[in-house]
Amino acid sequence: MIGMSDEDQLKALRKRIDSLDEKILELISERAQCAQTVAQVKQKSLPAGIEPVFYRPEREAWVLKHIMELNKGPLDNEEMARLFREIMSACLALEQPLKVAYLGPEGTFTQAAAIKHFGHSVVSVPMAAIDEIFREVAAGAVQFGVVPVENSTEGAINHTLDSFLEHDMVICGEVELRIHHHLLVGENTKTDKISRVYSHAQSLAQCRKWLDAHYPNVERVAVASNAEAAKRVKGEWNSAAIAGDMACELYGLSKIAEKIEDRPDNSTRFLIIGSQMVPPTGDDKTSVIVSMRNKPGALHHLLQPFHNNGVDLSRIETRPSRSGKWTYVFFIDFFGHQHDPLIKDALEKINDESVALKVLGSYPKAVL
Ligand SMILES: C=C(O[C@@H]1C=C(C(=O)O)C=C[C@H]1O)C(=O)O
Repeated sequence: MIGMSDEDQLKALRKRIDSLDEKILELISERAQCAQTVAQVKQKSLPAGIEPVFYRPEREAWVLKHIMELNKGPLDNEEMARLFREIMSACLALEQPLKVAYLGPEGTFTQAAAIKHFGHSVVSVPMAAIDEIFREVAAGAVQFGVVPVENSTEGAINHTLDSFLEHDMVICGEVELRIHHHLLVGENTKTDKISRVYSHAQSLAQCRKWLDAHYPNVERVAVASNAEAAKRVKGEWNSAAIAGDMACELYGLSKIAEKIEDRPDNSTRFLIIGSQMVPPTGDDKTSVIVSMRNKPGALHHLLQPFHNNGVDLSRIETRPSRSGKWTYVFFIDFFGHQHDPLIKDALEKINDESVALKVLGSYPKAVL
C-alpha cells in the first residue's frame, strides 16, 4: 500500500472488510443450517409427543473452550468467545426459542448473568422473587431459571439456598459476573442535595465503606432489587440509587460516581436451574445438599470421604434445616462430575453417613 493516499488505503481496506463480511455471513448461515439439521436429528430419534433436549450446555461449553484455544488474536479470548456465544444463541433459537426466568425487574445483574450465559436470543422473563423463579421452572412455564447464589463480598444468598430445600431442581450451569456498582441520579436531583440512597441490601452492604466515607449522613433504604432502586429515583427528587450499568441505561440515569464497590474484585455467582442432568465435559462442578445428625464430629465424618478420594471442595455453606430444631444442612460444591468414579464412591459413603443426600447437579465450570 506504499504510495497510496490515506483515502485510497481506507477504501481498499473497507473493500476487504466487505468481502470478509460476506464470507462470514455465508459461514454463519451455513452454521445455522447445520443447527437446524441437528434439531431434526434430535427430534427424529424420539417417540412423538416427547420433547427433545435442544439446549446442550456441555456442548456449548466445549465449543467456547475450543474457540478460546484456537484463537490467535488480535481479539482476546473472552471477546472472541462472547461473539461465538451470540452465534450459538441465535443457532439454538432456531432449534427452539428458550425461555429463561430471572430475578427482575429488567436491568438487574441477574438479567445480565442470564444474557452472559445464554446470549441475547433467549426470551428472558423477569420474576419478582427468587422463589417464583423456582416455581416457574418447576411448572414448566420456562425451561430455565437464573438465580444469584453467592457474592464474593457478602457471602451466600440465603433465599436461593432455602429454595433448593423446597423444590426439586437440577443445577445445569453457573455464571460468574463482575459486579460494578455506580451511584445514580435522575435529572431532578442535585448531587449536593442527596438525602436518601436506595439499593438492594446486598449492594448497600457491598458499598458500605464508600457510603460511610462519602455520604455518611444519607439515609440508606433497602429495596427489592437495584433495578427497582434505579426505577424509583428516576422520578424522585434528592435521592440516588446504587445499581449497575444495565439499570443505569434502562432508566436513563446519570452516574455521579462509578465503581463504588468496596472491593474491586466484587463478583457474584449465579446458578442456572432447570430439569435436565448435564453429561460430563471434563471440567465440571457438582453441588450437593447433605443433612447430618447433630452429633460430635458430624462435619468431620461428612468431609472425610471427599478428602480420602482427593475431591477438591470449592464451597461449603450451612443453613438451619427446616425440619427440626438444631439440625443443619450443608450446601457443598466441589470440582468434578457425579459420574466420575471417585466422586461416585465418595457420595455413596456420604449417603451412608448422612440423614439425607441430594445431588443438585453436575454442570460445566463457567467458561466466560
Ligand atoms: C447445535 C446444537 O444444539 C444447540 C446449539 C449449539 C450450537 O449452536 O453450537 C450447541 C449446543 C446446543 O445447545 C448441538 O447440540 O450440537
